[in-house]
Amino acid sequence: YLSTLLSPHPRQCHDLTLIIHQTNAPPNQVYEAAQLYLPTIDLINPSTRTIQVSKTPRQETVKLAIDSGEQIVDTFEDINLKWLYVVQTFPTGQVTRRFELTFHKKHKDKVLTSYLRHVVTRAEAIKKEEKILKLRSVNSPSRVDLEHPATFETIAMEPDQKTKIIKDLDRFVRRREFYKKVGKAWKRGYLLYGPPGTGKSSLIAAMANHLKFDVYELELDGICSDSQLKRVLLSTKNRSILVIEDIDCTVRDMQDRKSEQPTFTLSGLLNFMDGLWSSCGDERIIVFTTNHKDRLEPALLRPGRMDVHIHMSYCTPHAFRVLASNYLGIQDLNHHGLYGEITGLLESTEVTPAEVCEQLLKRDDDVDDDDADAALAGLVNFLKLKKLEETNNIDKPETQEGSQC
Ligand SMILES: Nc1ncnc2c1ncn2[C@@H]1O[C@H](COP(=O)(O)OP(=O)(O)OP(=O)(O)O)[C@@H](O)[C@H]1O
Repeated sequence: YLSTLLSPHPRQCHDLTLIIHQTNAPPNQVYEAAQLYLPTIDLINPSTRTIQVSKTPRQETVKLAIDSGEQIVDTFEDINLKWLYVVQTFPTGQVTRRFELTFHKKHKDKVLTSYLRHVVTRAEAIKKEEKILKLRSVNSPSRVDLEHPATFETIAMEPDQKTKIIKDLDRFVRRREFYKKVGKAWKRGYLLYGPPGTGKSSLIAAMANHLKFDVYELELDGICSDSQLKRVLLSTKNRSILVIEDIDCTVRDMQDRKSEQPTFTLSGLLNFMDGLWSSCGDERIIVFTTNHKDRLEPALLRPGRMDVHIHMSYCTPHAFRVLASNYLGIQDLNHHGLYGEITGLLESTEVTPAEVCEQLLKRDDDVDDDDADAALAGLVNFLKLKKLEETNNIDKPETQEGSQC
């Protein structure tokens, strides 16, 4: 993908120009690396006339990019390098894009090896950081892991518990002055614990929708150093929820890696985050999730770190009412012939809301009364089978205990 030829633009005769075309299948990795790398160097020089500017609702600051026909200058060791971006539209409508990289011929070997490797490595680091921090925006519901964005109305849990969480969130956002007065970082930590499929991710989406906060998922696996962590955390914005999932697995992973990285522990990481946010973060919510609260060190559970502990339980009759309303449009279950039986089975069986949803989804989208009845009858059969399995102690790991990391 990389060819050397004489540029059509006037250059010194001792110059050499590399033409780096954009290709799609397969993509030209040098072109893609240049796209990520160039915005990290100074895009504006005395000869710059135009520059591309963009900002999505999620981005805190505007992003700058090189514009067609513009040239920017980079230096690497003792070499001056000029990058020109060229977009060409042909009469057929076809559009081609390329970078032209010009430098003194005497640096050919160094540029083709060290400099291009530097560009690609830097681009890979940028990509990795983007992956470490996955942004799920309340503005783009499709990226929230739900068919329709969860809200507190659609979350199936005990009404009291739901009211307490909403009150706690509302109190938190009202207390800017309080946090300032007592000299504490304006942040609150929540621990969501319970078996897989009880709605931990759905609750995070509901919290984000309620507060209109963005959600960042932090993948600790990819973090190798404090400076990398700092860069990643500083790229998150205020009024956001930072999610660290499966915290018990994370602790174990970190312990496994301890010999390689003796200074990087989970409590070290959390202290580091506290320090960072007490100096520059506002209105931050941190949510930790775990399937096994009992595996966490007591030090991690203390208030100030995990202020509110929320137990996400197996499906209760109250929770089932919400799901029946969401999925089948049934508002009043009291008079339904199967309600008593379903209640009894839910109280005596460990079944997750996710499993109940799956049963209720087995019917057509256009639910009429017969379909709703059939869905409830299907659920009763499912619950009976489950109860029988539990009684016979039949192991069903994927529906009960879930992944053991
Ligand atoms: N309490 C709930 N209220 C409403 N829907 C729920 C609830 N629990 C589970 N669901 C449904 O089941 C699906 C899976 O649940 P979810 O991913 O939120 O569970 P989880 O506890 O985060 O599981 P995991 O620990 O495996 O990530 C959701 O998309 C949602 O449709």
